[in-house]
Amino acid sequence: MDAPALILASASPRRRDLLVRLGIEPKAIVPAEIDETPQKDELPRAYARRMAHEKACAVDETGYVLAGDTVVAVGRRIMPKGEDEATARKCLTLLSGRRHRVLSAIALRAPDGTLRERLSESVVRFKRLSTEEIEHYIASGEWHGKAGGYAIQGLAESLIEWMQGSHSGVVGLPLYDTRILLQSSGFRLG
Ligand SMILES: Cc1cn([C@H]2C[C@H](O)[C@@H](COP(=O)(O)OP(=O)(O)OP(=O)(O)O)O2)c(=O)[nH]c1=O
Repeated sequence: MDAPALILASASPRRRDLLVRLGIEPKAIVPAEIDETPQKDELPRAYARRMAHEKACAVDETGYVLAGDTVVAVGRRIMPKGEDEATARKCLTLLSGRRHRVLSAIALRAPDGTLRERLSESVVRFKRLSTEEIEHYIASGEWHGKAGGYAIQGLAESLIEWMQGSHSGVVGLPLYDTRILLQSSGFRLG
């Protein structure tokens, strides 16, 4: 019997690469087009879950549809994505020398329409960053499109003193949770 098809509802090449580490090559990559504006007073966990859920539902495909959403949070505050240098600089200035949370929600829609979700939560602490370190990081461009204006999988890891949780979750697809989600939805892993 053929393995069931898995559609990855994400434009993130990191999510695809992480999925491949589970031995799964998505049959198709179909990024979900949704409004990613947080609601008024929406808390980071609720926001990440809602985004993953909406992305999984927005894709009009049959088979298993997997979506994810990664949010960097300082307390109750949702940090923006690194859209431009000024935003990334603001994020790094705020994250400097303090702990923050990285929430990675995943949602899986099974062929029968059942939707299951999981949330991975990690804590990351940057060293106290000097202006030079921030500017050097900004010049790398690695912050572009990344939640909280940094990417742990690149240069930023050398500025991170400590982390607790799921490294793959911070990068965008928590592998432990993804495996559990796929198994509990009846997806046959190799
Ligand atoms: C914190 C952090 C985030 N990120 C990335 C993961 C996500 O791709 C991105 C957060 O934005 P997301 O909205 O989660 O994902 P996306 O817009 O890249 O893709 P899609 O919505 O189509 O699935 O930030 C890293 O790559 N490294 C990190 O260390």
